[in-house]
Amino acid sequence: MPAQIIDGKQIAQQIRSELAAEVAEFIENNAATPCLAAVLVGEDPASQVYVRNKERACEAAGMVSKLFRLPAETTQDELLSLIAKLNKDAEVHGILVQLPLPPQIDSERVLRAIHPSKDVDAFHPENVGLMTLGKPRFLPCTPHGVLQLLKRSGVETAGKRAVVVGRSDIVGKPMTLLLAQKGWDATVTIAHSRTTDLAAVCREADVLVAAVGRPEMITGDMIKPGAAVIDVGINRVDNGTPKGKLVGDVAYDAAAEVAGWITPVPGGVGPMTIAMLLHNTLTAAAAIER
Ligand SMILES: Nc1nc(=O)c2c([nH]1)NC[C@@H]1CN(c3ccc(C(=O)N[C@@H](CCC(=O)O)C(=O)O)cc3)C=[N+]21
Repeated sequence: MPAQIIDGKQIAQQIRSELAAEVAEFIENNAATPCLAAVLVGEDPASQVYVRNKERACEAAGMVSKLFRLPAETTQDELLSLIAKLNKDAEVHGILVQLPLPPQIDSERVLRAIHPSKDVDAFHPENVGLMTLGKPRFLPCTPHGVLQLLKRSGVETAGKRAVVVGRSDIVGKPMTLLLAQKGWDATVTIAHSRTTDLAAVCREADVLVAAVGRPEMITGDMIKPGAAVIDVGINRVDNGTPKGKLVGDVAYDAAAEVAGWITPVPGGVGPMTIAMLLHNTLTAAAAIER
């Protein structure tokens, strides 16, 4: 039996409509509208698309979105002073600085400058720490999106083996911790580029999360029959067309013949990341306006 396709676009839409109702209620009960400030430095085409999608999603949910576009030559001090201004701005509830930043800017320094109560990406060390302790203020958007995909598709994680491939600060590390936490209760392995016999490790997974950024590196033979396969990768590969083609970290067609559930790329985890960003913006607004 072929895998059940987990439709991230549809699940994200469902979450966004739930959020829109909560936003409307928030606006009725408070003299404020949830507001996200997005900061984009430079002209990277993919970043422009993502930021525009975030803005549109905000507005569709009834929130305010403010975009700050800075030139690629922006200095670190200029960016830090914009962040200081947004930290103080009572109308702004969430701040997102789109990554990657140009090379003259120290990203770590910038992410630490965002006030933790407005850090809707949950990248600030204080928010990473709170999440690690199981007392999150915000959950990081992509791992949270993955958990929602699993839950809303009826994939059981409790007592199951999960393997996360990739150890990034943004996806792999938090994903591993969250899957192991109370409520999700998986037994989790974190695999990476130095893992010996990655295929054998992956084949143990009832839930396999691929977050490495290598096109189609997870092949069909690496998947346990019936597993839930969540593909976080978004890789643009050359297919002869000017725009190229988006593929995940999973070789989709072969994986779909073995897996029990699978997320497509596009239309899987990507749209969920944006939905969870809106969720965090509403949470930030509720905490600040209270
Ligand atoms: N501070 C910060 N926070 C982020 O959350 C952040 C970031 N920087 N920098 C870049 C990455 C990437 N990211 C995506 C969000 C949505 C889609 C998405 O909606 N993708 C669509 C397709 C989009 C397309 O066609 O290119 C999909 O998968 O269906 C993709 C990627 C957020 N990021």
